[in-house]
Amino acid sequence: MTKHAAFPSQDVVTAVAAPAPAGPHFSTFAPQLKGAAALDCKKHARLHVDPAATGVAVGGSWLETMKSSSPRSTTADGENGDWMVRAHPRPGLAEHRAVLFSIFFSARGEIDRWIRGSRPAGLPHLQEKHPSALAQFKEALGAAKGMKAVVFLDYDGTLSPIVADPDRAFMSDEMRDAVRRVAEQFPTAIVSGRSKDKVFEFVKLTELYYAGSHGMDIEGPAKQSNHVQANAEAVRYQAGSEFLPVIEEVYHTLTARMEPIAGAMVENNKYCLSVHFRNVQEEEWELVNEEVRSVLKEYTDLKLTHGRMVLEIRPSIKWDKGKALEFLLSSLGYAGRDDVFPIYIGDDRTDEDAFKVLRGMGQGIGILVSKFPKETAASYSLRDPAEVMEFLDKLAKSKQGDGGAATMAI
Ligand SMILES: O=P(O)(O)OC[C@H]1O[C@H](O[C@H]2O[C@H](CO)[C@@H](O)[C@H](O)[C@H]2O)[C@H](O)[C@@H](O)[C@@H]1O
Repeated sequence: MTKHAAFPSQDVVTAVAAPAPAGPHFSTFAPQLKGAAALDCKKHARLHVDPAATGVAVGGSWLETMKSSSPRSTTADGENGDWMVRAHPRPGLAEHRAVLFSIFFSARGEIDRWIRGSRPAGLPHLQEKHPSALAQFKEALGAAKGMKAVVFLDYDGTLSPIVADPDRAFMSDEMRDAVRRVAEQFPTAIVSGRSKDKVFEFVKLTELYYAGSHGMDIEGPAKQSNHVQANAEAVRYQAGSEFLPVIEEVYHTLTARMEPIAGAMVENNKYCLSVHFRNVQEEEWELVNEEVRSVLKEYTDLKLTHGRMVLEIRPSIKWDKGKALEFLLSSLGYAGRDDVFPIYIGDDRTDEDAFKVLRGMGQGIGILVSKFPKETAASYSLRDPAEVMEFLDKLAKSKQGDGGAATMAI
């Protein structure tokens, strides 16, 4: 195996190069190639790589995966524009291959459905439409009428635009007001890869639940609200606290290893770490990967996933944003009830765990924030944080009755 093969070489292919049409966003999705490439067993034994979270592996190289994971830069005003265009100014072999895969499999899906009148086996949700949750607001929330809504919001790329400096990913006051208005109507949680305290510093709303470190550190709400009784204790849960010392240790080691690489940065998210390479020269991405892997070789109970221009290191425990969603629903007394309608909005691969939980429940909706087609378990889409804000504004106006019933009136 070459030194590029740090990630499973091609577990999933994503249509990275097909631009989203205006209006309803996603029409067809690229396929999941089950078993197309097995993990290198030796390496897998040493370092857990979560295929579900690694996502875009076009063409088999982790480097290509990294290249297609997110925009590198932002526009002057800090808002991420059409990052599809910036991420792929000149399509290379991998991008062409992705387009061909996309065309081939979408054609295959159409033919298959035409012949059999059904969705191709093994390709769940990939051929479905993922319309705009704004354009189809009534359809999206029609099933929620009379049900109790609960709102889950990712932070980076959902409430705040993607920016070059992770410490400056501020949300606007308008967005904060929109979230506040939603939280007045429905129980609302922020579910983020950031540490709970860090994401709270950005959001600053005490009436919310916070699930930081990819859901491993949950707390809230600090302030009484329509949905929390005066005498109710705040929810608190930590998954994987036994890993805190090891995470701290790896943080220091990685910080030292990244020091000579211009632009590399390690963010301590308490229960997990983020190694950012957005500001690293592309020629040095491989070095970032090698350094991270060489450190993690010593830590068999940590796993490596990746997000938008970031490598993420977390404990190998079965806890993720989906588990956090289930935990919070249960804390609200909503577990197993069929009159509950969770709404989860997120832009990242880690949000897919929550989208999958909603699919499994058969209740609520997952909304992917993205300007271009991606393989996703979400059912609807929004293009960017500006659209998220518009959606939240509409959502806040859709409550029926009062007294904490928080049912929808679509
Ligand atoms: O779950 P999230 O709230 O979406 O957090 C995921 C990661 O978000 C942050 O990184 C991303 O946003 C940065 C600021 O826009 C950007 O510079 C970076 O390239 C993105 O990956 C955060 O810094 C990470 O720790 C989170 O894991």
